[in-house]
Amino acid sequence: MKHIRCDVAIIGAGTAGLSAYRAARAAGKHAVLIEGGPYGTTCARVGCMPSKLLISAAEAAHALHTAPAFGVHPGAARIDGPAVMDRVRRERDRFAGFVVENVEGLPAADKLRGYARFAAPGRLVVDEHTEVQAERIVIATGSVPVVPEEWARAGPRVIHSDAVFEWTDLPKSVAVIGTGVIGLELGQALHRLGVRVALYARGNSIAQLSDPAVLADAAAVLQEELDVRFQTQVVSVQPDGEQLALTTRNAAGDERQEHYEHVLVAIGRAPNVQALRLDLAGIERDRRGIPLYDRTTMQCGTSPIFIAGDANDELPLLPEAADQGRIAGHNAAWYPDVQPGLRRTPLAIAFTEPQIATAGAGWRTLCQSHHGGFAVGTVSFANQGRSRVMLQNKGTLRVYGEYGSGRFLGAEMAGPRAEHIGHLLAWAVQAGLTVAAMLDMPFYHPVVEEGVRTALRDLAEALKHPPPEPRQPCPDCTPGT
Ligand SMILES: Cc1cc2nc3c(=O)[nH]c(=O)nc-3n(C[C@H](O)[C@H](O)[C@H](O)COP(=O)(O)OP(=O)(O)OC[C@H]3O[C@@H](n4cnc5c(N)ncnc54)[C@H](O)[C@@H]3O)c2cc1C
Ligand SMILES: NC(=O)c1ccc[n+]([C@@H]2O[C@H](COP(=O)([O-])OP(=O)(O)OC[C@H]3O[C@@H](n4cnc5c(N)ncnc54)[C@H](O)[C@@H]3O)[C@@H](O)[C@H]2O)c1
Repeated sequence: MKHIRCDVAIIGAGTAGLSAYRAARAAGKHAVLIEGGPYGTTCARVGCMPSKLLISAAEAAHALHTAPAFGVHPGAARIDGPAVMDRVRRERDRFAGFVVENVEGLPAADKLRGYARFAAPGRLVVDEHTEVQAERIVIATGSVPVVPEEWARAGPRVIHSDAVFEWTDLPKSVAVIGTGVIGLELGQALHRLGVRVALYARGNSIAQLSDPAVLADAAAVLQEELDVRFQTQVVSVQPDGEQLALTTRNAAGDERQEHYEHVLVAIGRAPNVQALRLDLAGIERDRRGIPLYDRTTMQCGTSPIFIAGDANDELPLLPEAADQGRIAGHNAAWYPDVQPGLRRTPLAIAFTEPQIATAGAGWRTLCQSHHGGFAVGTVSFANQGRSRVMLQNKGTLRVYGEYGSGRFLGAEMAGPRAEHIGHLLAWAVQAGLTVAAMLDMPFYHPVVEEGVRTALRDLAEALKHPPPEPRQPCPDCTPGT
């Protein structure tokens, strides 16, 4: 066994790990980046980038489908599956290639290949070939898709999102289990590319939404286009020749068996901490085995161990991994002088159509923090001018404000241009703007943002009428999982 020493050992060379490495190096420390899997990051290899490439192909196909409504008749569309998947993989490889190049450019002494686990506090063993003695450690091991064992037993046609980006052609049919972000983004894209798709939700949830009004509208809009089966449980997945037989049970108790080429399991991702032997790390963990940590410093207790990115399961998103990694790496370098880093206003976007965005505090969070003491403004995009012009007049935006202070708290939205409106609203929250100050801002014409103004005006009106004390408890804010 080889023995090495370093100031900061970073487990995982994904977005969070690379960010931590750069921060530790910038502080003048000797940092070692340990990676067991392929370089390139989850985001570039099998996450954000290939999924958006697939969605862009689907948007091109969908534009042809909607063109006749504008009086434009493009003729019969032909989707060339191998060409679609070739572009997805080619562009994906290009994005991931830049990251790999970057890692390859790092000094050899700063990189270690293999899977790390704790042997003792401050001591890691990497694939049984190297022991690393590190004064400080950053855990940045990402997350892994959850695939129940009883479904996986049906064989290789039961897949998770990684497999989609290795396809060389589009399949004929896919059952998508889960209506979270991955299920909806990939399910809708595949449907638009001509694949027979059905989505199965055990409850009524849609991506990251929690506001019942936005959820209900988003569900209705998505169901106009997609075969979404809410409140439907998977009973079994069985191999059947070249297909899979999927048996499901709906809320009425009716069982149904259907056949698909693949079952795409998209029921969430779990923090990748199980094989780390954290029981030997000398830190406190929650009942799922995830280290307890401070979200402003990323420090686990008072130890010299820090955790960043999907591994801590706080907000498993790329910008969060980058920010958390930077804070963790910086604080690991300066330990024990650990300082709070910049944690930005939460922002999450699902690249579905309608797009889904949540900014600042969402409905569920406010139900807990404000106990019915927040005002709501609403706009439906059904009659919003610019949205109608573009034939994208679907969805709802709900904005939240605080009685008394008039402070803008957050928003949930499913509707046109949500990726941009989400940013606008998250920036307003982070800037601490009041609803009145937001209404003083410029609004052009005709733009989707005029819909935001309508919602803000509605919110400003609601803020004038605080409910009498004591306030009513919040209505049910957990409309199903
Ligand atoms: C299909 C999909 C689409 C997504 N789309 C978006 C999007 O549009 N926008 C967005 O913001 N986010 C998106 N995400 C989420 C985003 O990709 C993740 O939040 C982000 O990549 C997490 O980065 P990370 O550094 O925490 O983990 P990773 O990039 O996964 O890095 C963890 C690394 O640790 C390594 N590792 C694990 N265990 C060990 C060990 N014991 N020893 C050594 N190395 C180890 C792994 O091999 C891996 O390389 C998407 C995710 C998926 C799956
Ligand atoms: N655009 C983006 O930012 C983007 C895109 C893709 C993924 N991501 C990240 O990846 C993470 C994982 O995505 P995901 O969609 O896998 O997870 P998710 O947590 O978003 O959704 C999982 C869904 O599966 C359902 N579910 C859970 N267990 C189930 C079961 N046994 N049977 C049926 N349904 C079940 C849940 O109710 C939920 O609707 C997301 O939380 C997100 O942070 C982000």
